[in-house]
Amino acid sequence: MEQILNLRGVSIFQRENLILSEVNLTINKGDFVYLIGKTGSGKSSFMKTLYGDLPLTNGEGSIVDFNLKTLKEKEIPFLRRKLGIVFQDFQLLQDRTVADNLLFVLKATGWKDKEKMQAKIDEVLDKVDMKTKNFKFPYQLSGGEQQRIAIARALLNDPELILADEPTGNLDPQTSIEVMQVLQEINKNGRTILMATHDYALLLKYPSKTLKCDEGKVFEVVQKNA
Ligand SMILES: Nc1ncnc2c1ncn2[C@@H]1O[C@H](COP(=O)(O)OP(=O)(O)OP(=O)(O)O)[C@@H](O)[C@H]1O
Repeated sequence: MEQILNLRGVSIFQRENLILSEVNLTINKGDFVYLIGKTGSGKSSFMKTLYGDLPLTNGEGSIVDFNLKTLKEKEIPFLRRKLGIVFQDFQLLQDRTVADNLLFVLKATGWKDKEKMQAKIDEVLDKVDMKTKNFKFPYQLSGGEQQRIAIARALLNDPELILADEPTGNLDPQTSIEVMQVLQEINKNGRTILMATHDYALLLKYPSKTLKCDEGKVFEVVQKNA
C-alpha cells in the first residue's frame, strides 16, 4: 500500500510550547481519516505541521514524498501544490469571481495555457456541482457554496492529499452534510483526505478511521456502532 503520510515519534510545538508528543501515524492512499479533539487540543497545530506552517523539529515525518524534518523554506510551495488545503473560513478572494479565484491559483502555480486552465476550472467546478455559478462573486454565494468552491480550488493541482481543517465549522447541519457528501465523493474517486472536525453527527453518519487529539497525544479511536 502506498503511504501518503508517515509520522514517527513526532512532537508538535507552538513556539516553545509542546502541544502534541509521540505522534505515530500512517495514512495510506485512498484513506479517509478524521482528526477529532476538543478546542485547543492541537488539531490545527497538527495540520499546520503537515503543510509546513510549523516546523517538524522532533521525530520523523514524510508526506507525499517530502521529508518534513529536512523541509526547506523554498520547498514549501512545492509541498503545498501536492496538498489540497481547505479551511473553515473558505479563504476565497472577495474581489473576484469564482472562475477568477481558480484562475489566480492556476497562474500562481505555473499554469500558462489558457485553454487548459479553462478546462481545468470547468472540471473542478463540475466535481463540486458549481459550474453554473462560475461568474458569481464569493459574497453572492451561501456558506456551503463558498466551501464547495474552496474544495474545487483544492483540487486544481490534483493533490495527493486533501487536508481539511474544520471544513464544516461555519455551516449549518444540512449544509455540512452536503459539503461532506462532496468530500466523500472525492474520496470514492481515490483521493486521500484528512479532515479535522468536532462534528460528531458527521462521524456517526459517515464512519471512518478516526484519530483523536487528547492530553497531548494522538491516538486512534474505535467507533462504536450506534
Ligand atoms: N500561534 C500560536 N502561538 C502560540 N500558541 C498557540 C498558537 N496557536 C495555537 N496555540 C496553542 O496551541 C494549542 C493548540 O491549538 P490548536 O489551534 O492547534 O488547537 P485546535 O485543536 O485546532 O483547536 P480548535 O478546535 O479551537 O481550532 C492551544 O493551547 C493554543 O493556545
